[in-house]
Amino acid sequence: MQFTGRGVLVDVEGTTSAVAYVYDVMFPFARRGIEAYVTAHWADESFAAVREQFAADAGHELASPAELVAEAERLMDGDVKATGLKQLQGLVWEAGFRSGELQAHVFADVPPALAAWREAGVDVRVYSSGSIHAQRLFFGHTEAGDLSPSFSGHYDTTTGPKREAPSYTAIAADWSLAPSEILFLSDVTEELEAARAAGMQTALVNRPGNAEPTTVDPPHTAIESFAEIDLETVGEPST
Ligand SMILES: CSCCC(=O)C(=O)COP(=O)(O)O
Ligand SMILES: [Mg+2]
Repeated sequence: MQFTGRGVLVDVEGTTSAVAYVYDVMFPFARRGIEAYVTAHWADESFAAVREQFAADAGHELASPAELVAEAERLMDGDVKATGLKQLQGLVWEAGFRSGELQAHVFADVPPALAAWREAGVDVRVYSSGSIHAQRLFFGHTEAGDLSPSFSGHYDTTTGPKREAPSYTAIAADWSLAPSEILFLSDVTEELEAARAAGMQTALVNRPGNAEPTTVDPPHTAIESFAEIDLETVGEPST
């Protein structure tokens, strides 16, 4: 599959990494640790931002640790990718990644592709519902080692929802690239549609264990491995 561009934007769950790792390992780890974390850190100055984000997401104040934990559990039950929940999950995962209990899964083709793209001068960034803090921990502690130097930028839902085109416009603007110079890789058709509406190139990543993608016309180019991507870089940044 040949693409011409200067940047590659990657989704995480179902794209660089198995859905099962996120759902069967990371989410249960967060669920087990959230109550203790919130209770221990409720009064910390640094936790105020998470409390504010939960309140903004819920549309009302969560006045006690128990209320916030109940809201987090409600969001986790529905797999709601709310910004506050994602920030809290990242904080809980931190201890697991630092102790070695969590080691992020990445598909075998990912590390060599990242290295090859960087070698070719391609700028690679991440856009995930997982918080930027969680993304850094995740790629800093993978089964293939520390992949964090492969990425020169991270975006999460503080930039905008992944299924809305203005999020991709904002990412391209922050990146100082034209959207057409960016290839977005994801397992979720709705995310690819939003990126395509913003002018990005797209490819649908079909990994083992992914849900059946929604069909659209015209379909997105589909790949099973990053090794299928032949990326040609041209010219100087356009913006
Ligand atoms: C960055 S690791 C945590 C991933 C996560 O919490 C999640 O919800 C996955 O969402 P994605 O946008 O990467 O599909
Ligand atoms: Mg995904």
